[in-house]
Amino acid sequence: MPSPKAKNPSRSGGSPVLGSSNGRYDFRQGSDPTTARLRCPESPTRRRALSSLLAIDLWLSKQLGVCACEDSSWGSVRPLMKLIEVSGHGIPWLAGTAYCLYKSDSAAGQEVMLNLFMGLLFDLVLVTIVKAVVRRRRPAHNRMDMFATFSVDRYSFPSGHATRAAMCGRFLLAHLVLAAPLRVLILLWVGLVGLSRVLLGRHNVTDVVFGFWMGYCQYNVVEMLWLSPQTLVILWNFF
Ligand SMILES: CC(C)=CCC/C(C)=C/COP(=O)(O)O
Repeated sequence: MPSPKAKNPSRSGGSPVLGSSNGRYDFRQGSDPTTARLRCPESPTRRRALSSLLAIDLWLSKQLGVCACEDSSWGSVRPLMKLIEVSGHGIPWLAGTAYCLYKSDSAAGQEVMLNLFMGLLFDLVLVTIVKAVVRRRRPAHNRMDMFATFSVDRYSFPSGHATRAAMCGRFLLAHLVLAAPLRVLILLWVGLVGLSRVLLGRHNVTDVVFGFWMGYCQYNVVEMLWLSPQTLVILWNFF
């Protein structure tokens, strides 16, 4: 059983996922720093179950990382995945929402855009905090060539793209009057953003799944703390 303190064999040229040097996947605990930190010493059964789940997560994520670089098995799809990555990036969403807020000539439109903008800021702050606390490394096969990242974006859990896509997807479906095909397109975009994170090798599957759940819950908070026009006037006068 490899000691959790031993250098992670996967970093020393062993199997890119779980450390065995002969390419077989070693599903024993301790192969991933997250496993070592999340270990529950008082419950060997829970510890084994958690380690197995994390080991399967690492293995599945490695299998799905088919666009991690140009010479990967699906390397030709990488440019499309990178385009989807940009569509879920924080900067285009913040800039686009700010532009719509500025151009909006109705109080209702300004109210919706301002609440979306505040939701995007809330998402950024929350993801930054969780990443800084969990400090899970990105998959070993990830090639970190994302544009405009924060220092915490070297960490993998949760996927900021997944939280943003889930939150914005819910927001658009709830606040925009859209024909059914457009609603389906939004749901498709949310799924593709999450899938692209794993295909590009940016994240493990659990990073994205938790990110979707977190973004879904973030929207509930946006609704609970919805800024009404009256609140906006008070805030505007205050500032
Ligand atoms: C610089 C701004 C405004 C946002 C950072 C967007 C970003 C790079 C998030 C990381 O997303 P993943 O955690 O899915 O890789």
